[in-house]
Amino acid sequence: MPAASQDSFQERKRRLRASFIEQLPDRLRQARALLADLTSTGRQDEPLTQLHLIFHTLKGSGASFGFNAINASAKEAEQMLREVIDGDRRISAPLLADLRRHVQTLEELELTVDSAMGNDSHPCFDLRRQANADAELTAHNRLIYLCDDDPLFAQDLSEQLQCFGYQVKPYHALDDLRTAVLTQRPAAVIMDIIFPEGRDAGPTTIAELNTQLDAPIPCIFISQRDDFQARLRAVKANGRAYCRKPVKAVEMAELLDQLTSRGNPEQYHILIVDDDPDVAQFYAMVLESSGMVSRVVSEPERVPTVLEDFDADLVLMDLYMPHCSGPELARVLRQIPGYLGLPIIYVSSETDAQRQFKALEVGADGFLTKPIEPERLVTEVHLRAERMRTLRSLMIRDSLTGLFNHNTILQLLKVALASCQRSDRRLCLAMIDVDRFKSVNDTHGHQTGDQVLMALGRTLRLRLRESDIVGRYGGEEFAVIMTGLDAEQAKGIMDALRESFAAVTFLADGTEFHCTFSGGLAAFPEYSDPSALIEAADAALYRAKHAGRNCILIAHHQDADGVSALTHSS
Ligand SMILES: Nc1nc2c(ncn2[C@@H]2O[C@H](COP(=O)(O)OP(=O)(O)OP(=O)(O)O)[C@@H](O)[C@H]2O)c(=O)[nH]1
Repeated sequence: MPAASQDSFQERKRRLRASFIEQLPDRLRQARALLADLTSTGRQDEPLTQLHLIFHTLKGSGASFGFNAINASAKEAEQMLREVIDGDRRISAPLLADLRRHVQTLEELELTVDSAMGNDSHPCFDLRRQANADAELTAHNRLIYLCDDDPLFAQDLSEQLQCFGYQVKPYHALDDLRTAVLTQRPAAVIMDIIFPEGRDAGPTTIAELNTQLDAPIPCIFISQRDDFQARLRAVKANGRAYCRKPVKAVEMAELLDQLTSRGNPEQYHILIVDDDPDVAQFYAMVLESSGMVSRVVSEPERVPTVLEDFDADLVLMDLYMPHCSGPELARVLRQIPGYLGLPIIYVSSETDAQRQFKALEVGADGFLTKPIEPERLVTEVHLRAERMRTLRSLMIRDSLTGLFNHNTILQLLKVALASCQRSDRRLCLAMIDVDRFKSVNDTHGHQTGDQVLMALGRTLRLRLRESDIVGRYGGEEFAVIMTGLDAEQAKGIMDALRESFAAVTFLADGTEFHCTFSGGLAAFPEYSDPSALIEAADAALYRAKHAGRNCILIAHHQDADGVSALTHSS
């Protein structure tokens, strides 16, 4: 962790601990008042529940902020109250005396907590550092070395990868590669497995090289071999991917994109629900210091509204909260269709397995028991959020291109349009379609056709802004949603993309060919609902095809007659 952020982490943590200490007298006063209300006769549900909540919070926060004596005393008192609440809810005179003793102990501890301020032993850490290591090394460097003992293959694949923006240097001798890596470190190496030096010479060379480098070199292995031993050798040499030959340039480019990713690793969004704002802020701080984005909510009733804006990968939830418990909130969320699969993890000092199990029954996904070390919190949250992203991605993305699928793009169009209507912003929808794609399939085969679609998907994804939404609408048709631009500006962007795509040289069976696409654009506010936008963009695309293809046309209401005339004359 850089010194500056480490300082601010410690500083923020110090402030949260201070806030906990500041609130301690108030909490204990409340506990005293509740104890005074309690008598040893009759059932007293409300004060019992409130008192239990206070001890429970003191137990959890005490542990989180490293005040072990507070945690221990509150824990005992909480346990006593738990037994009463689970039993006949009548409190005996000796028990009442015990609870008073605990409050007194806590009051005495309150006077000493200041000196405990320095006893925080939670380690500082930064998981981002590892995740960013390769990205940092490669941020300005798209140089790739490709090593294969077949010089023609190496030359050919290198040239194809140039089309995807990589500077690829081919090598066919292991010694030459070794010297090159030690002289100038590339962003990644693509390495064959079998060489004249041996059946595993590729991974052996990379493993040796890694021992001489500060950080292992990101490596993709390629081979005709598909046996377990070859794959194992590749993994042991820190291989990040393994591709069977024949290698497709587009797929290799995708892997290189992932390996040499220039952007930040995707940040997970975590919603923290805890009625104790200090504890919630503490978790937020821990998660943020490891590169996640968090949002804190103290009132459970606000959670559904906050989730509408904050696209959470996971909800971290307190178990005991006044008015609405964690399990009740989990149940509410599970009854909202969009949140059926949203991971919910409780964080609580509840250690009773039976009660944990009951809380999980309502559809939550896990339980983290307080006190939780920051490093463990980050690891647990990271793992679950990552899994959620993977599952969600399978549901919403097209498997060939990795772009949003048809249903998702329709959904996203609705959401983007509603947001632009609210904020009075412009929106453009472009429908684009590969020209004469049938003949690509007929001439070069379906697999080559797939490569063209993948290449177009990749061009759209990498060349458009992060805020633009790109999807595969179906077959060889793609949809792009751009906000904050008028139709002319969007046409300028799509035209530039169209020209770069036309310049890509595809190779199939030794034959080179090029592809183009046509596009239709429709803009909000001229078209003001999703189906009108789609229909108009589609009609403009149709006109573009009839106008000779390889062009982008903008839809206007006055064109409607022209479009229908074309439709009828075709
Ligand atoms: N390889 C491949 N082909 C696909 C896929 N989806 C649709 N196609 C093919 O795309 C072709 C589309 O052909 P047409 O609709 O006749 O249009 P076109 O040949 O592109 O001609 P224009 O659109 O008029 O320029 C059909 O042959 C489909 O089989 C896919 O996922 N992969």
